Amino acid sequence: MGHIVLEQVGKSYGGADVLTGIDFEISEGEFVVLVGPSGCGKSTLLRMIAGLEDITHGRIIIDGTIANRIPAKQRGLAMVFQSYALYPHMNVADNMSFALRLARAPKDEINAKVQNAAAILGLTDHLERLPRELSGGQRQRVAMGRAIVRDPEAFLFDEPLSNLDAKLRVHMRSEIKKLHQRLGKTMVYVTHDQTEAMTMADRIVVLNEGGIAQAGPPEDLYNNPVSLFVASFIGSPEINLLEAKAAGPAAVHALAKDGTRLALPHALDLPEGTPITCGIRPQTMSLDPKGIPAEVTLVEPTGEAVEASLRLANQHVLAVLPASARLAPGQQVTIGYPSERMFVFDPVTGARIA
Ligand SMILES: Nc1ncnc2c1ncn2[C@@H]1O[C@H](COP(=O)(O)OP(=O)(O)OP(=O)(O)O)[C@@H](O)[C@H]1O
Repeated sequence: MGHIVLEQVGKSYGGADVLTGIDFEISEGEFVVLVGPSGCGKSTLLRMIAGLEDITHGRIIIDGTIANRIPAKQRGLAMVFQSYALYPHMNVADNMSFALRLARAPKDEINAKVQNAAAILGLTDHLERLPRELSGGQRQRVAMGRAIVRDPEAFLFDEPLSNLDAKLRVHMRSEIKKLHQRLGKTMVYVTHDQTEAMTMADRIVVLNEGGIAQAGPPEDLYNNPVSLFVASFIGSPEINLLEAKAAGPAAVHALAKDGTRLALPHALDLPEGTPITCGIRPQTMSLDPKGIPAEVTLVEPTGEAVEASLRLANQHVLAVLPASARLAPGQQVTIGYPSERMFVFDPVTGARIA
């Protein structure tokens, strides 16, 4: 259970469309991450699944039942919020058991479920503490514990890690992933952080301007983006975009603004001179004696690698290169990339040119 289908789902506020025509199916046990820029409608979509927001158009079907009119409490889903939403005057055990007590579940059952969730989350020694006596990460765990004890068909997470510092965020990311592996339950997770999406998701749904820009496994979105938007949104550091022009239908190269030849993955069926945008990921660039001349402008070591800012074809690009290269600003280098890893886009529509 935990099979969720969205059919032509839309949402308007006072006549303004926030989401339109969302078609998507979430399989039982899948970890789906909804990602996109601020205001694209991620939280709204999650809240519609949860039943906390009316659905203006379309249908949401949960485990074979149309859920549009089913109240949140009866959907068998548990939501974990960014704010944790813990009761400040209740200790950890009472916070976790609140929904079960409200539903008048037997005491023994409640105790067993709280103990089980506390053991999973490493909270066994903190059950008597109040939320203010916990760290941010522990509070986040209590919020997850409260969801676990309800034994939901699916977990819905709304930016659950945003209030934590960077190190703890990375730690909790793997905790949530482990929780998913352990429970095997459907999880739908909202974030604006593409790294969170890449590391946690079975499947990522990239939302933009009220619609699905692309949906698929993380590696598909990274290696095969359908648009400039997705290519730029997924991947860190961000993909390099070089302005260029097509060199005619037979050419397997394009010409950058300054005339530099850029090897293409394939010939383009475009008239000579048609403007294109070439996308090259920083990680695919390398030092190559036969490559394109470039000048190093800035070197930022990250440990094993350096992020080198370069002036290449009279444009700014970033390359992730081995730290052993010992680069310095002002140095002249030559940069190569595997042509099959370059993406070509229409600069006007942003669509990928196949
Ligand atoms: N109750 C409301 N009334 C009117 N407009 C709303 C309401 N709630 C959300 N919106 C609008 O809907 C759009 C989507 O909001 P939503 O919170 O879903 O975005 P989001 O992608 O989760 O953004 P963020 O990452 O900033 O949280 C925004 O433009 C927002 O202003």
